[in-house]
Amino acid sequence: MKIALVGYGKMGKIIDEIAQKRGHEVVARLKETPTTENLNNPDVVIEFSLPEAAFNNIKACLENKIPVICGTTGWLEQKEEIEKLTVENGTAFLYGSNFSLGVNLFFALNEKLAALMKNVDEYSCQLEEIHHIHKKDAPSGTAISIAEGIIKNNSKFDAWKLDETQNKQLGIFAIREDEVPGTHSVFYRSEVDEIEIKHTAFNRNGFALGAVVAAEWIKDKKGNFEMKDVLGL
Ligand SMILES: NC(=O)C1=CN([C@@H]2O[C@H](COP(=O)(O)OP(=O)(O)OC[C@H]3O[C@@H](n4cnc5c(N)ncnc54)[C@H](OP(=O)(O)O)[C@@H]3O)[C@@H](O)[C@H]2O)C=CC1
Ligand SMILES: O=C(O)C1=N[C@H](C(=O)O)C[C@H](O)C1
Repeated sequence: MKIALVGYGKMGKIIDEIAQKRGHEVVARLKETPTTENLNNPDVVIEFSLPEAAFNNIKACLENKIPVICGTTGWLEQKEEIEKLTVENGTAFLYGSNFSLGVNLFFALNEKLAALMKNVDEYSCQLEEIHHIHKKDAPSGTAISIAEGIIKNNSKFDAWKLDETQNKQLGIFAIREDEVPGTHSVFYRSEVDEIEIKHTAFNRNGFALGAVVAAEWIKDKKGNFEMKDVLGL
């Protein structure tokens, strides 16, 4: 199929390589707002740009009735507006904070553990994410998804807070270090022990492969979706 890449940085370049290896034609590699012309008539757009650029990028694609796979994080306050645009334009949209199979399995494990812990008062809970020094947003979109999974399944928590744990607010501690691709941990600590669940990305290949698989899946769909719809989780 024909894929247009919107955002051509660390992720865009790896997605380009994997998409071509899977037999797709990459028809655009954009570092600017997409238009009818520069998109070059793709079947699907894969968008990995910047928090401040994502909304306009996605909006332009949806208004051209082109399905979008979005991996850009740090823009979610505008997501509802995008989901309305998807329906108005009769096309498809899928946002994933993290497209790797491993993290999506981690999301499911995290929710089950959160539900188990809701009746156990001996343990406190906090999250930690570690990323490379170039990352523009904090906390990571993945960490926000993990926190939302805990809040949904454990009524001890009703919100998350960056770098601080307070009452019913779950603390997400963000660390920026070297070229770390992405490490996420959930800690449950008591006075006598600690339970940790952890996902460590060794490189960006898992993210990129997941995004291309999602693009293959969404091609003839209509509506708003999540990566768990693609993976059947
Ligand atoms: N969902 C997931 O699985 C993953 C999500 N991410 C997220 O993806 C995003 C991108 O990450 P990464 O590739 O590392 O970031 P980079 O900074 O490496 O790449 C961003 C790219 O966007 C380009 N850009 C800048 N402005 C615009 C614009 N207005 N329209 C289109 N493109 C533009 C940049 O161009 P220029 O170089 O000229 O600035 C650059 O090519 C981040 O939000 C990150 O959190 C990352 C990994 C996995
Ligand atoms: O910026 C990154 O690199 C990553 N960002 C995503 C996020 O914000 O969760 C996904 C992954 O952790 C890598």
